[in-house]
Amino acid sequence: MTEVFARASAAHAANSNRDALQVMAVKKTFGNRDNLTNALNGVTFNVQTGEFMAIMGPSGSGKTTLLNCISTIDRVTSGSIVVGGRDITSFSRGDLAKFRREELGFIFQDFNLLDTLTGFENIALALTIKGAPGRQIPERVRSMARTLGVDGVLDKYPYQMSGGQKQRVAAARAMVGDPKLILADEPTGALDSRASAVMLEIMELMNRDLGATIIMVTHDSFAASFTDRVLFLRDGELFNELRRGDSSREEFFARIMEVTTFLSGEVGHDL
Ligand SMILES: Nc1ncnc2c1ncn2[C@@H]1O[C@H](COP(=O)(O)OP(=O)(O)OP(=O)(O)O)[C@@H](O)[C@H]1O
Repeated sequence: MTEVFARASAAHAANSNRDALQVMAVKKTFGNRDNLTNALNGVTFNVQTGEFMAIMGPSGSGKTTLLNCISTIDRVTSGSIVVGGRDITSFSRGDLAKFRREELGFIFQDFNLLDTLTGFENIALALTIKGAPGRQIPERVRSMARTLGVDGVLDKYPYQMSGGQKQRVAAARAMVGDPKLILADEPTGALDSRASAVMLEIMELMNRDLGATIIMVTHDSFAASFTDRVLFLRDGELFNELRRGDSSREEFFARIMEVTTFLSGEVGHDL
């Protein structure tokens, strides 16, 4: 990306107030002088409130690093990341913990439900950690469970649930605190094709019906075709961006495949 384009994007990013997220000129370097890796090399983009976005790119292109910088697990080397109008790169340690607790939701590959807690308790935990008033918790948990169709398994433990029910309980846990941003790292990576389709339908529902803003890192063009927009990273830089627009999911899938096939050809293996 040229510097002029980067500056123009950064200016646009700074001006838009419908954005859930603004990533501006972010660089992330690992290692020391003798052994430097530029994992992110000046990445700029915005995500609008209510958008469902995928990040793709070859292995080592910086996808997880980008997600980790947004979730504040990693500190950026330079640049800024604005969530809900506040630059999270300048937060103190205490602010960061509060930010992660209150404004982010996470969807993990293996759901990360706690085996010793019931469905109800797993979902409620997200609200307890956030410090929600105790008397509100049961109704909020039940309401989110109804929306995701798992109100029938609230008394069950994870081992008593089907894979799809576990996915839905995990989605309810991510959504119940009403986060500004949901981050998902390879949410379908460990799933067979049927379970992947269920997971993607749940994420579509979270986005379309509940208004969640979702950023998903994926290697899977099929998964990416459920989103509104795909950003492609290569060597820590934005390489391409595809918007779904009015095209069908199938058409969008075909366009995504063109880019991933090109990138796979460059790196000599599948993304
Ligand atoms: N903690 C670290 N220390 C040193 N280098 C790191 C560290 N984390 C990531 N890197 C390097 O940064 C680059 C980007 O890594 P990252 O994990 O973000 O890639 P990715 O696109 O998510 O890859 P994959 O698709 O294989 O998960 C890689 O070259 C990686 O080796």
